[in-house]
Amino acid sequence: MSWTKKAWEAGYQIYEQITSMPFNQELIAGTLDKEKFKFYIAQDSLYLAEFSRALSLIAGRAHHTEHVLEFARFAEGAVVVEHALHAGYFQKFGITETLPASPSCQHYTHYLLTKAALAQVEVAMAAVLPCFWIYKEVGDFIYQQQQKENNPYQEWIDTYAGEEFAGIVERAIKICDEVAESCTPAQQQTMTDAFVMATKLEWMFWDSAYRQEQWPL
Ligand SMILES: Cc1ncc(C[n+]2csc(CCO)c2C)c(N)n1
Repeated sequence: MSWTKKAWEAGYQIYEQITSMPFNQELIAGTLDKEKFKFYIAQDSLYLAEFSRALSLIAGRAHHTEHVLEFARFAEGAVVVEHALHAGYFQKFGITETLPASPSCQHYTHYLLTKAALAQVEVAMAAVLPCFWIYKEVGDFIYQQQQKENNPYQEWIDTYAGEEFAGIVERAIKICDEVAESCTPAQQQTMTDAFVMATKLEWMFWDSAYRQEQWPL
């Protein structure tokens, strides 16, 4: 069995829990509170800026030229998405102030940056994979279930269910399988642990947006 298949199985229960979260169920129905969506978009913008740095670090540490290029392209893609958020949703929903990163947002980005800088590069690649793969699967799930008429979140839903994004995700999956082949079973297990942890942090990111999570102090 390929490493990515094993990793997906290891994270599958968390994926299922993500699809049933109130944030995603209300996004599907088009009933999600606008303030919660605004909080999510503002935090995602902060997330993407750091995510792009993590991808750039991995690009610099990758062993194969093609992987260096691919991760550099992924990093560029994350910046492009972040700019699109600013040009589109920030305007549309009237988001003007820059909020501090929420505890969950900060924890997630710091987790990825730490792995990107310090972990074995194959483990760092495994840690960023859920950002691609979970989003694709959740995006497809939401797209299939959505209430299409007058859903204010239609545009956002279309982005992650689109074919362009599917191609990027396939490439990220392929790279992880390629690098996993040169790893020992113990290293592959560390990759799986990083994948599952990042999947949990995806859950926490959505949960924190729904709660509009604040710092206690
Ligand atoms: C919390 C959070 N996790 C994943 C994504 C998805 N995503 C956005 S840009 C990009 C890579 C483009 O090259 C990916 C996978 C997100 N937006 N927010």
